[in-house]
Amino acid sequence: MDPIHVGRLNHAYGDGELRRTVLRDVSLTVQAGEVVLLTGPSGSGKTTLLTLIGALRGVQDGSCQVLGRELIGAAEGERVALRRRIGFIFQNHNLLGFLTARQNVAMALEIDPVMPEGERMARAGAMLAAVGLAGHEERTPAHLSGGQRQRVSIARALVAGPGLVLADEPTAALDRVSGGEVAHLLRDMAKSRGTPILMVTHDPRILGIADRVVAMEDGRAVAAAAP
Ligand SMILES: Nc1ncnc2c1ncn2[C@@H]1O[C@H](COP(=O)(O)OP(=O)(O)OP(=O)(O)O)[C@@H](O)[C@H]1O
Repeated sequence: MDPIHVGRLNHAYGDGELRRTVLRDVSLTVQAGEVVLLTGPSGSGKTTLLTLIGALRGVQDGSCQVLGRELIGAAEGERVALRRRIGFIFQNHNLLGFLTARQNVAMALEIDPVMPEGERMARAGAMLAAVGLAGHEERTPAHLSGGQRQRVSIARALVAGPGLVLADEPTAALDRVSGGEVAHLLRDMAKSRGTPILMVTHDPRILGIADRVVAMEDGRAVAAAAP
């Protein structure tokens, strides 16, 4: 079973005269271990597609199968359960400012009610070392650079062993060098674990990390090309 299998998906915002279709007949498959980038102009529907696949928004029409679950008609409880199996990475990192890097990463392990606190902290520390942040575990986000904060986000997204990583413009706020480093790190970490990635990006500098690039235009997935 492919981790993502989207078939003839349509999506609209608003009602009546304000109704606006933003996804039209989108089909997309992401296979096990694949890194797929989603590109396209602003407003073409990339983030909407990512939030539907991430079970952050209800599916209206078509089929959206993620990690073996069909999301059309899924109850909120099922969507919550699915979200726990997905690692999310966002442009602005979404780390909690009053927690240390270690605590931010360890939070992603709270979904396991029987894991002792000490083990959560130890696993978070090991994951931070794996993303090159050994020695920075006790810093809060304000005391890390933008690239380091995104490394913490990567550690947080991967620490619980998700079946899938969804990333929305993870390098947009970074300069060229740290953006490239973060993109390659994410690819390498996911590849070594066999975790598929679907990443929305405007950043032409990181297209090289993709196994496949899907372009969106006006709500349609118009092309699938090798980078
Ligand atoms: N919650 C919402 N309510 C109404 N319209 C929305 C909502 N979210 C997005 N839209 C509209 O849907 C269209 C697609 O938005 P979406 O964010 O999916 O595009 P995008 O390709 O990710 O754009 P960007 O690259 O600028 O983030 C846009 O025209 C946007 O204004």
